[in-house]
Amino acid sequence: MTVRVGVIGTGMIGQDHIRRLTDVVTGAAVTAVTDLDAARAAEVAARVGATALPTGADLINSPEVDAVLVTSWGPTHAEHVLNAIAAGKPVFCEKPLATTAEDCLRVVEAEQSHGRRLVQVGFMRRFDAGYRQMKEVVASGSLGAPLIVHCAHRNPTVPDAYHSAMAAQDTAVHEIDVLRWLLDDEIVSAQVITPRATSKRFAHLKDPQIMLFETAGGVRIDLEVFVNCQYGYDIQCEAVGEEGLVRLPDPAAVAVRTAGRHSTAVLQDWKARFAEAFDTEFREWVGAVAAGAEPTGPSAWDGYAATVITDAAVRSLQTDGTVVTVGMKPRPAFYGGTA
Ligand SMILES: NC(=O)c1ccc[n+]([C@@H]2O[C@H](COP(=O)([O-])OP(=O)(O)OC[C@H]3O[C@@H](n4cnc5c(N)ncnc54)[C@H](O)[C@@H]3O)[C@@H](O)[C@H]2O)c1
Ligand SMILES: O[C@H]1[C@H](O)[C@@H](O)[C@H](O)[C@@H](O)[C@H]1O
Repeated sequence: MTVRVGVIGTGMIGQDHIRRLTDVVTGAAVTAVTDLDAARAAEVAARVGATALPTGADLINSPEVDAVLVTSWGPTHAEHVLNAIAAGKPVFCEKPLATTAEDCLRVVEAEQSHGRRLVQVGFMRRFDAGYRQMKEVVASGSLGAPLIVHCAHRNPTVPDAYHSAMAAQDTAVHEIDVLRWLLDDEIVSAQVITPRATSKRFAHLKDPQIMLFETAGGVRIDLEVFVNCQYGYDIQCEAVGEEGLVRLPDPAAVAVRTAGRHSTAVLQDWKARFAEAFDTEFREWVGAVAAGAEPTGPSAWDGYAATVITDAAVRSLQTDGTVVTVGMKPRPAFYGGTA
C-alpha cells in the first residue's frame, strides 16, 4: 500500500520532507499540499504531481490524503493536529507540537479520547544512529547508573529574528527531548545562566547560554547552547556513569593531511548533520502508517513534556538564573513508559 501524504506548509523543511517522501522513502507519495503562500504551494505541487489545496482543513479532509504532515509555523501546529485527530488520520507534526503547554494538553486529550495514538512529533535525534547506539549502551547497564550528561549545541550563526528564549524553545528543545529518551528519566528542574556574551551576535541576544537540568532520578545535565559559534554546526553529548562513559560520535569525515596540517571538516548545518536521522524517521513513520500500526516515534506527550520543560528554562532565563521546577502533569498510562 502507498501511503498518500498531505503536507501543510511548503517552506524550507516542508520541501525537504517532500523530497524525502518522494525520492528517499519507499511506500509513500505526496498527493496534496497547502501553504498560506498559494503560489509556493502550486509550484511545489506541480513539481511532485500533487494537488494544491486552499487550506489545511481542506487537505486533512481530502479523500486523497491518508496521513498528514504538518510543517507550517509553530503557532499553527495545534489547530492542524487537532483537525487531523478529529478526522482520524495519522499526523506527523514538526516540532513544536504547540507553542503553549495548554495547546499541547488539548492534543493529548483529543488523542486519548480518540483511543489510539495518531500523533508523532518531529524530534529526529531519536533516529540518529549515534544517539541510538548511546541509548543501547546506557540501557545495557554496562556504565552503571548514569550520573551526569555534558552537552553542547552549537550553530554557526542565527538570523536577527532569533531571540533569547529561542535558545530553549528552538534549539535546546532537541536535547531536552533526546535526553529524556536516552535516560528514560524525566526532567524536573531547569536553570539557565549566561556567561559573557559573544561580540559576534545581534545585540538583543543572550548568547551563549548554559542550561542546567536535573532529572527525577538525580542525573545532572549541563548544556552549552551557542548559536553564533562561527565555526560550524556542532553537536556534542557525553553521558557519564558509575563505571564509564559513552560519547556521541562526530559524523564520519575523511581526514586530510596537507600543507603541514591534519584536519577533518566540520558540518555547517542541521540539515546535513541529521539527514540520515530524518530519512530513518520518515521510513519508520511511513512503515507504521502503512501497517495500520500506531507510530513508535516521539508522542504527543513527548511534545507536551518538551514544551513544559522549555517554558521552565525560559522562565529561568527571564529571572536571572533562578532554578525553576518543571510543572508537568502526571503522565497518562495511555502513553506508557516513564519519560
Ligand atoms: N526538526 C528540526 O530540526 C527542524 C528544523 C527546522 C524547522 N523545524 C520546524 O519546522 C517548522 C517549519 O519551519 P521552516 O523552517 O520550514 O519554516 P518556513 O517559514 O520556511 O516554512 C513554513 C511554511 O509554512 C507556511 N504556513 C505557515 N502557516 C501555515 C498554515 N496555517 N497553513 C499553511 N501554510 C502555512 C508558510 O507560508 C511557510 O511557507 C517549524 O515549526 C520549525 O520549528 C524543525
Ligand atoms: O530550527 C533549528 C533546528 O531545530 C536545528 O536543529 C537547531 O540546531 C537550531 O538551533 C534551530 O534554530
